Amino acid sequence: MDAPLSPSTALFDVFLRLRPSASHNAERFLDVEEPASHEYAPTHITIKPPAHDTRKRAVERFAFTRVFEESAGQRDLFEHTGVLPLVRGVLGEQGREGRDGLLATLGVTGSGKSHTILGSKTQRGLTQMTLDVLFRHTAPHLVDLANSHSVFPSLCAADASEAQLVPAWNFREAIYFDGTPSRAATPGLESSFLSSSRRDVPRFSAVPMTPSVDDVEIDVDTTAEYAIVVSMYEVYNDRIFDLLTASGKGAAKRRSLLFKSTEASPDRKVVAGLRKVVCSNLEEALLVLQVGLQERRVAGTGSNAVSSRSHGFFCVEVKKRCRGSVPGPWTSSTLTVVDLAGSERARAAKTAGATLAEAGKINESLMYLGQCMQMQSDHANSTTPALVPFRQCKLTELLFSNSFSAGGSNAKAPQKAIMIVTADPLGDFNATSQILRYSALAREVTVPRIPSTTSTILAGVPLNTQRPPSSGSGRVTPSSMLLHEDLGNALTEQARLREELEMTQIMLAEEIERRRAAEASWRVASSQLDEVEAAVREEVWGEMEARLAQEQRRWRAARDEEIDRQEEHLDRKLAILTQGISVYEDEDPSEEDKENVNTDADVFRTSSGKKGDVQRMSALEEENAALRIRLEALERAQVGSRSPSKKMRVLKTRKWEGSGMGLDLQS
Ligand SMILES: Nc1ncnc2c1ncn2[C@@H]1O[C@H](COP(=O)(O)OP(=O)(O)OP(=O)(O)O)[C@@H](O)[C@H]1O
Repeated sequence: MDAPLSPSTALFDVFLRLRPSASHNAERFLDVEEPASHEYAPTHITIKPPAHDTRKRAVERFAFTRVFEESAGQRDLFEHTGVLPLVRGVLGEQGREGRDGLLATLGVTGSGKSHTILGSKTQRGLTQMTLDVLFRHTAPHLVDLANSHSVFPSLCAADASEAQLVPAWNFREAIYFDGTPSRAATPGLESSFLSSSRRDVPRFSAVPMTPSVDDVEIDVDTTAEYAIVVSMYEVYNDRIFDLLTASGKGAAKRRSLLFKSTEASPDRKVVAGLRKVVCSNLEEALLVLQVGLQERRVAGTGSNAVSSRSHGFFCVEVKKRCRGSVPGPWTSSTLTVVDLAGSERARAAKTAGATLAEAGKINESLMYLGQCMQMQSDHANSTTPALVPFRQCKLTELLFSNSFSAGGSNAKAPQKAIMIVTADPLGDFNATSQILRYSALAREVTVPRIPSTTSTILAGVPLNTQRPPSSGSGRVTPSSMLLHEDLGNALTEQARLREELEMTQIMLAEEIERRRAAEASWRVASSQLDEVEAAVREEVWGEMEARLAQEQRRWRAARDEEIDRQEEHLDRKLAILTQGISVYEDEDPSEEDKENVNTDADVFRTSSGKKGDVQRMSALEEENAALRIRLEALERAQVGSRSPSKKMRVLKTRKWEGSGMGLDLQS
């Protein structure tokens, strides 16, 4: 291995890889500059428009962390792009939690992204080499799922992404053995799993094993035990789909997943609900990778898309915990490998038959990615934090959301990222230059913008002039040279503006479509809201009426009860009174009584009895008068009442009065 990479403060290290071109007739538009004396490898390139390009752009110069020329092999990239430090970071230092890592490729369709990151039929890519190194070094420290009943449940419990974990043997058996596993099947791993694609998954023996990385050494935390969990998903049309869950041609429509904070992961967003496979060796991990890639192809065909129309994510999650009789809690760090969709120029996309929306989505997401990378790289050395606008689309959200430390004492170290830009120096000049502008460390671009360019265009200077204008004498004057330079810049600017216009038109068409859809759903929602409101009003009104009626009934019952109590009391009084009167108004004394009336004893009793009677009579009269007053008061209170029961009571009272039942004792 040669010189180590210079330490970078930027979140992304951006490398450029040039592919050997298949076309030998095309004109080369990209040149690699000789490295400066203090540099080990080239870092700058220049591009110049091909001679046949009528738009005449100026020469542009771009800087990268390092440039790999056509002769660079897969192993060169593995060694010199910083993949190994990324793996070390994920494994974590002794006794410490690891950090997340990201490895991505970006480039025009056919420029060699997949070749670099996933390899070809004869050569391994960076992903396979990374897995090889990872499993070879962690093998003695990996947990043994087959012989420990507690490990798998503890891994499931520690997963913060609501994932469905599957041991690799279940996964493998479902693929190769027609869904009849010999061990206990994992719930949810149905026999029809990936039925459409399993026949096409290559056996391990068919997977290329070169270049070898057997000589590569990395340090592993020997005080810890590890588990390696693999998952795969893709971002298609700004939505996330699991690649390890069946979709096949005959399968039900794929359900998209959410990228969100979960209960177990409130500070960091995760793709929730993925299927994840716990792998114990390289063979198992490569099998999962192949199945995911196959699924990406099958799903792509099913949705009228090809592989390069989605961004593929392969995640290697390294779970780590302290060894011991009572093991520590699991921590988790993820190495994410991203095979980005190929960018295409709008016109090319249209002629290739891709839908406008699809091409627009890819270009849009790559443009946002470029913006984020530039903004982050511009602020890498500044003291002010970079406000990277990563929420603009799902791709940048996935790539950048967890890139910045959330702060706090338990905060995880921010992830490190490597971007490998691939380009064909004899390929499509316009598409490649666009990608280079997005991805290169932009401050290294040398051709300055001329402020007067736009005004030059607006002033109507003929833009197809190729020869520098000359003075009357036929000699080229300094001012005409300047004008010629301006024209060159104007042409560059015009071409750039045209490209931007194309992009803006695509985005505008999409925005209009999105707005129409939003307005339609808003109208539906609005009418639904009206219906719900009317239903709620109706319900509340009915409930209120019922309660009012109930309240009225309760009040009437209480009032009637009170009146009844009063009347009962009155009746009792009247009964007592009537009794008294009937005793003393005995109009038909017996003969025997008459005879005894003149005896002395009787004289005394009669005279003393009459005295007592007079007193009782006057007491009763007083009480009678008081009762009469109360009765009148009650009657007055009842006057307002119209209910038949009240009328009846009034009549009853009058009947009492009319009957002369002792109420009017004077008469
Ligand atoms: N550096 C290289 N050396 C040899 N062959 C290469 C190299 N780069 C790319 N190729 C070959 O070029 C072809 C296209 O490359 P690849 O599929 O990697 O492109 P891509 O950028 O991933 O395209 P897409 O965006 O459409 O997926 C493949 O056959 C691949 O093997």
